[in-house]
Amino acid sequence: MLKVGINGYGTIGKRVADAVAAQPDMTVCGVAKASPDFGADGAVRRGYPLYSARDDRVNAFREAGYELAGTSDDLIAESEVVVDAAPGGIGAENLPRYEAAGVPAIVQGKESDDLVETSFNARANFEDAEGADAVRVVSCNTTGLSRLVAPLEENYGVEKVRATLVRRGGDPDQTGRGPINDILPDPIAVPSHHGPDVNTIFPELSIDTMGLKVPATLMHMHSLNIELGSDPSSEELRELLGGESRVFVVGDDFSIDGTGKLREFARDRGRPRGDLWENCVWGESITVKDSELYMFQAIHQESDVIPENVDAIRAMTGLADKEESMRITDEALGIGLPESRESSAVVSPV
Ligand SMILES: NC(=O)C1=CN([C@@H]2O[C@H](COP(=O)(O)OP(=O)(O)OC[C@H]3O[C@@H](n4cnc5c(N)ncnc54)[C@H](O)[C@@H]3O)[C@@H](O)[C@H]2O)C=CC1
Ligand SMILES: O=C(OP(=O)(O)O)[C@H](O)COP(=O)(O)O
Repeated sequence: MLKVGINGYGTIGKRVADAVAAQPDMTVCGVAKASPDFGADGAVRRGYPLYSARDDRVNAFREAGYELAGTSDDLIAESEVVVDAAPGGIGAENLPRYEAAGVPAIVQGKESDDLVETSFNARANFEDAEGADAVRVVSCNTTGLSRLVAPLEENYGVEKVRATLVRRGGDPDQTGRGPINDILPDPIAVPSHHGPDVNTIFPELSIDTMGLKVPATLMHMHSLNIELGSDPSSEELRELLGGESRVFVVGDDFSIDGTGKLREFARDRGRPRGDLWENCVWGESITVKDSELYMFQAIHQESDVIPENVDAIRAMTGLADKEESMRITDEALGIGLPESRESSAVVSPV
């Protein structure tokens, strides 16, 4: 069992820890947090050894009654791979520490691509991370876009992507974020950082993105126009995307009209924290006219990068190749949602 340490146990870190714990070939050897808040309580309840992310916070944990396994230096020494899910910018500060300890490390979307050997999306470029010591899992929005571009590029070629990203203002627990009553072009400058970020995965792709922020916390929403290299039918496109394990084509018969119902659907399915690891594409929106694809997809920012972190661990350590890794990850987490009620498996009531 590969020993994985999680440095930074917030929105992303706690989900990565649970996903690693669910895999048959890896185990969580500890998690590091900066504050002794409810998240620390959750880690202890799940049985993860708890470390203080910062030396100057050790007393704060002790005073709050937590028994620490050590500081993040101890966690790094204990780990065969570290997933760094600290706030943006801190991963960059931590990378030299992982390198000095000789421990391969994964950082998250806010860190710069220049700091790592490769940016990563399992569907698109798993092989680039094989044997690497420092890898960056791209942000939630970039993950969602990369998962779409990969099959389109393979099957039809992509001439140009134009994406408008309606971004959630903050995660549900980020009480200080906004806007509260506004719609912000964010960033105002065009293109937004998302297009160049997708180019860290697809260097040759022609893509322009525009971003907005809205008073919502549940998910992001993408409005997409993609010029293809050939002219498939809308039905063919729908079938292609339906065949992707990390794309959920939302069928018409579910009557899901927005992100609120999507998250409720996930909770009804018994998904942990109501997570949706898949891109959620409205089947009815998939429209091809004169080689141009139009569609809407929602992205659950808190969870779509989680399976990607698990696959990055396998790529870096050689635990499995792409197909095998994605299959194991999907199976362990229960990824893959049927498009329609007819194809849903019959399950006993929870
Ligand atoms: N929340 C989101 O929607 C997404 C976030 N990301 C990326 O994931 C990374 C982490 O983001 P979140 O999980 O949202 O942040 P968060 O603020 O929810 O969690 C950060 C965690 O790091 C801990 N921490 C603080 N200082 C630390 C230090 N010096 N060393 C280690 N840990 C420290 C905090 O105690 C907290 O547990 C960022 O790069 C972000 O861009 C990527 C995709 C989506
Ligand atoms: O990386 C993200 O979004 P982004 O791709 O829109 O920058 C995550 O949703 C977190 O970003 P944020 O917390 O700065 O909004």
